[in-house]
Amino acid sequence: MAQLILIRHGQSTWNAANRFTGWVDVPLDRVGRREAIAAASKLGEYVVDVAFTSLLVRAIETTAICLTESEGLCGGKSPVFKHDADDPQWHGWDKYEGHRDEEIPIFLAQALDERYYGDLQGYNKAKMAEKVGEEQVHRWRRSFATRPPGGESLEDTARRTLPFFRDRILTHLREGDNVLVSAHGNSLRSIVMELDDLDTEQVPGLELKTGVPLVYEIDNTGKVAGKTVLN
Ligand SMILES: O=C(O)[C@@H](CO)OP(=O)(O)O
Repeated sequence: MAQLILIRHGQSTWNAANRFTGWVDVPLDRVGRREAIAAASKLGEYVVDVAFTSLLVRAIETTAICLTESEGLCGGKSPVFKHDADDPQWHGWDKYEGHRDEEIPIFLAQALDERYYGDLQGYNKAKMAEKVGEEQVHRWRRSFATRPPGGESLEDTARRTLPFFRDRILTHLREGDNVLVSAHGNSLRSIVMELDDLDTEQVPGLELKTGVPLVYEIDNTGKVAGKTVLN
């Protein structure tokens, strides 16, 4: 049995300002950093072998805080962000002294980025609701198939998150590796929808809190055998 820890990043500056965020790359605020530190302490009894994060800084910060503030999460190993050495920007970065089996690799994946909010990005959610109505804003935010103007529906987001989840993350879990995944409200909702076997009627009711880890027990066939929410 392997453990899959999913964590939505801590509160960002735009969560606090109630603005549609999507791909806008805002950092955690002070509350968010505290939430990530609290999550790290709740994860003290867990040990991971590998981690995945989106490319957005709020998820990267949350990953770094969890892996460095938790007593045991790295099991004494050193967390290292694994940039793509084939990318000219990063060419040669991976030549350094030290044993790779003494590291927790952290893979950065665009597939885990937040759902793209298109033309809504930057707008205040409450002001938008005054303009177009609560129901419309709720449909844009929580329905499975409705696209916000110029953006991705949850269904579109799932088309990139789920293949990545099945190919890259589940493969580790089937082999018995414990995995940490730090990502976003909606990119994680698409993954939780699959893990919890939710249908399109149920998914609008699924809310993930910032900085609250979900721990899944995954068997060697890739099936979910248990779930704990570390509130
Ligand atoms: O603004 C966003 O990108 C997301 C996550 O914070 O918000 P919502 O809860 O509206 O999907």
